Parts: sequence; C-alpha cells; structure tokens
Amino acid sequence: MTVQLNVSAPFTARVVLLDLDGTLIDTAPDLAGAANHALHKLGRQPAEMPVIRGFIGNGVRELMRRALCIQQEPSETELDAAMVDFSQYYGDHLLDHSQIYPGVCDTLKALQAQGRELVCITNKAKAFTEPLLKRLALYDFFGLVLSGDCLPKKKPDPMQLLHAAAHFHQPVGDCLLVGDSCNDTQAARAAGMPVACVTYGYHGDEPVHTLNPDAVLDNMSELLDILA
Ligand SMILES: O=C(O)COP(=O)(O)O
Ligand SMILES: [Mg+2]
Repeated sequence: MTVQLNVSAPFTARVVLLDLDGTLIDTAPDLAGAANHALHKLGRQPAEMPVIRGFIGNGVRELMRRALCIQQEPSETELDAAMVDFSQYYGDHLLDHSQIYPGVCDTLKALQAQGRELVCITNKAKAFTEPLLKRLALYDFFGLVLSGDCLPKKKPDPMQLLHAAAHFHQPVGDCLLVGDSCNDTQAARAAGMPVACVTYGYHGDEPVHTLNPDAVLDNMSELLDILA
C-alpha cells in the first residue's frame, strides 16, 4: 500500500466525489474503438489505443477533436460529423471492453455503509455516463451524478464540485474528490476541496504525484485507510 499525503489524514469526507473515466472505470478501449470508427468513416488513419487514452479527460468532443488533429485540424463541421459517428458507435459499444477497476465496488459499498454521500463527477456526456453506470450496476451508489454537460462548466472549473457540496449542504473541506487527472486536481484546488488521485488512471506520461494531490492511491480500497 502506498498512500502519500500532503495534508494530514484522515479526511472527514462526508461527501466523496468520484471521477469516472480512469478512476472508476477503464473506458479507454471502447473510447478508442469509437474514435477509430469515426476516423475511419472520415477516411482518416486509425490511432493507437495508448494515444487515444492520452486524449481522455476533457469530454468526448475534445477527445474526437484531438484524434482528428493527429492528421489535420478539423473544421467544426467535420468535428460535428465525426461526433455523430463517434456517438452512435460509442453508444452501441459502451461496454465491449470497458471494466470497473479492482477495488471499486467493495469500496463504494463500504463508503455507503459508513453513511457517506457518493457523487460521480465526470466530464463525460450524460448520454454515455448514465447507461455506463447503470449497466455496470454502479448507478445506485450515487446520490448525485454530474456529467460534463449537466452544468454550464465542467472540470477543471470547480462548478461541479461546488454544486455537489452545496447539494449535500456540506462545506467543501468536508468533501473529498477522487480522480486521476490534472482536470481533477485543478478543479479541486479551485474549489478548495481536498483531492486524492489514483495511480492507475489517465494522466499522461507523468506520474500522478506530479499533480501534487493530497493523497495517492494505488487501489481504490486504500481510500478507506485515509478517511475518518
Ligand atoms: O473525458 C471524458 O469524457 C471524461 O473524463 P472524466 O470521467 O475523467 O472526467
Ligand atoms: Mg478521469
């Protein structure tokens, strides 16, 4: 177990906010499949899965834009067309290869049993978030699910985090965000909320420690060790 702390644990974390892609679920293979389908329809070359993995975190439209940019920056019309193909394919192939990360289900059960409120905070579009969580039997753990298109701003803006804290009438200091990328750490810092990062997620080539989170988790189950 390697839990590293910048601030003193334990965290009160009456509300635990969990990022989706790269934190709860390894969605990269199916996101890459959908992006490559859209690239193919536009006559573009496919991209390797690890390359597309690096594009995840700012929503599916930004992922598709970055995938198109490998060859040539798309016009908004081209990107719109690619998003139609991407969305249709991804909606039909959400769970071909995507998997819940080890330790997630048991940890969510334990957090719920401790009486904590659970929130899913993702930049993924609602049209994909809800079926994904429902089909993996994760949806009912969450008292609130805030997708990237639910509010006017998404991560790295703090709006989703502040909304969740207010929803449960808790100060931000009594919440904890668990994420995997700089969007999560930046949103948490802007909200004044503590943040833990998982080492296994999508944060590019740099180790997650470089994001300077308050705690680092190799497995979601380690979250239980740092909560009061
Ligand atoms: O980029 C996305 O679609 C979602 O990313 P997130 O769940 O890590 O916020
Ligand atoms: Mg993520």
